[in-house]
Amino acid sequence: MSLLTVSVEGVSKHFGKQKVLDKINLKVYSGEIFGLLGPSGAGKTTLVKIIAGIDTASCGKTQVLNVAMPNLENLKKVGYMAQSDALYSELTAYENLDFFATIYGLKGTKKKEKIFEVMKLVNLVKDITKPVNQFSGGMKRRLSLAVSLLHNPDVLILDEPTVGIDPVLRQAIWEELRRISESGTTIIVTTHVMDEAERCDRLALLRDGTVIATGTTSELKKETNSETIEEVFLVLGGSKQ
Ligand SMILES: Nc1ncnc2c1ncn2[C@@H]1O[C@H](COP(=O)(O)OP(=O)(O)OP(=O)(O)O)[C@@H](O)[C@H]1O
Repeated sequence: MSLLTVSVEGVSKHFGKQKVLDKINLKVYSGEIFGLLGPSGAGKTTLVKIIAGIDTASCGKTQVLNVAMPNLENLKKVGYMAQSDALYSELTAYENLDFFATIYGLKGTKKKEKIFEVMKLVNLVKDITKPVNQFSGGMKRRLSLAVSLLHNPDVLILDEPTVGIDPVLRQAIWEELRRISESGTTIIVTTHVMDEAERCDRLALLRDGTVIATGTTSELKKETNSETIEEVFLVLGGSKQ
């Protein structure tokens, strides 16, 4: 039996009068790739920010690795890739990675090796000395992904990691995510792309701040007598993507 890595219990979030998340319950186990699938505005980003400990819920309980979030110590164990790239555009890719690696406590040869390892993964080694302001949107996404992988986090949270990335590289990144999860890292990924949802071990379908279903893709298809995840969404009353 896998260990419970992330537990979300009765989490709600309000922005002023708007209720963005409404009593969310989720459990994610170690080594899973867990997908949060939902249309734009469903609350995916808000939820992953709360799980990552960079935002707080209005009520409810969120635990990561048995510790209530937000928690400073846990930030070292959690990798988070935001939807908008948090990069220093005037610095080169290498300088960006060097900066974040230093924050994570990497030093010397180990740091250098790790930087090249993650850059290889996202296929950016030849661009390593380019300033980020000369990068395309897809290249920035890949560099952000590389940053989130620098410190071998126990839990990796990725908010729409493959937006703007071409299909060949998208495939390579998903293969890499699978390899990372097989090494024991728990991955939570938000997406509104159906074929990406199919690659997750389990999914939660979000609509208007509520979880409308949770399960493996085959469970969800079986329960709703559907052929595809898109159909599952339609049967359950989610809006078409
Ligand atoms: N800081 C904020 N202040 C006010 N409203 C916000 C804030 N952040 C998010 N919202 C609102 O919360 C709702 C959910 O947003 P969220 O970004 O979590 O959705 P999402 O499912 O990630 O959408 P997308 O796929 O477009 O990124 C939206 O209506 C959004 O306008």
